[in-house]
Amino acid sequence: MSRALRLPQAGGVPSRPRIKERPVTTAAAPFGSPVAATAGGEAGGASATAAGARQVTKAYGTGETRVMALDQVDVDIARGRFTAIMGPSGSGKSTLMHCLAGLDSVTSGQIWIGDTEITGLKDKQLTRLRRDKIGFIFQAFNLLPTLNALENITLPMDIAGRKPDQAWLDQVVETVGLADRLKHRPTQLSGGQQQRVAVARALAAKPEIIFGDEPTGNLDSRSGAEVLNFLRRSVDELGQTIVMVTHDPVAAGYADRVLFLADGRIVDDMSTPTADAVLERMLRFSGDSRSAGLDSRRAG
Ligand SMILES: Nc1ncnc2c1ncn2[C@@H]1O[C@H](COP(=O)(O)OP(=O)(O)OP(=O)(O)O)[C@@H](O)[C@H]1O
Repeated sequence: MSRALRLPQAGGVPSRPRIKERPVTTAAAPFGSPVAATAGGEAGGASATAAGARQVTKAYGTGETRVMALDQVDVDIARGRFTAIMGPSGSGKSTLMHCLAGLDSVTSGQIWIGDTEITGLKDKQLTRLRRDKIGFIFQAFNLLPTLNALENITLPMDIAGRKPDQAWLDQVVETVGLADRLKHRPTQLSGGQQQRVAVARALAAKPEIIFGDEPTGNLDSRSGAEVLNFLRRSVDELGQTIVMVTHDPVAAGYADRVLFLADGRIVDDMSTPTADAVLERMLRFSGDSRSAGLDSRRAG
């Protein structure tokens, strides 16, 4: 995983399409009950919060080697929005994402996906919830080389024995610009196209939320921009909720909101970020740690 802080490149910052305002509740609500407000127009009265953490602590190790990877984190992830998580290496970004996605357990506190508290679920229930409600996009595209693009996109639903919603699938394929590449195998696609297949695979099952772990980390800046544009469109046009861990201020500039972590805590929260504003904030972390005589970038 690249640790480098990437600088915005000339012309690399998108002119972001203006986001349709959705009446969402972003204030932290007491999570004993998930946020009761509903997003306007959402069918079925889905809560405005797609995921949330309350007083979440995650410790690794014991005694002198104990590390507090997350230290009493409270956060709500608004539905239908694109949230980026940033912070120095070792600040807890991946741990927060893994705990929110139910890939890792918490030491204390509560995690919610939609209206379901996942802390305390049994393994089997958690596996089912991850399968049904969560999409993942990783730095490595994780496509099966023997399957074509369409088969890769529908694979998770095939495994779950679910029939894809054809109209939705067509819309997703159209949104990520893959309509003329569906019969291609991964080796016949560029890195950017492969990651778009992975994005379509995550979107196809209509998950409650998609988590991306440096989804553009392996791509050149042009392919990265392509993928980020598709993530942006999936939020604006398909109403998807996305949480993305990134080291890249340009990538974070595509989000609606950036959460900054340091030493396992959320230390800043930026709305409608620009790459320059994110970069400036990230550089302050280096300044902070230098002036404190510490290196907050622990070896990862
Ligand atoms: N399995 C583990 N065992 C012990 N310590 C761990 C483990 N996973 C993470 N940590 C520690 O928890 C802290 C947070 O790690 P995490 O990977 O969440 O940070 P990060 O911000 O994602 O880092 P990076 O940007 O380098 O990927 C670090 O100090 C790390 O060394």
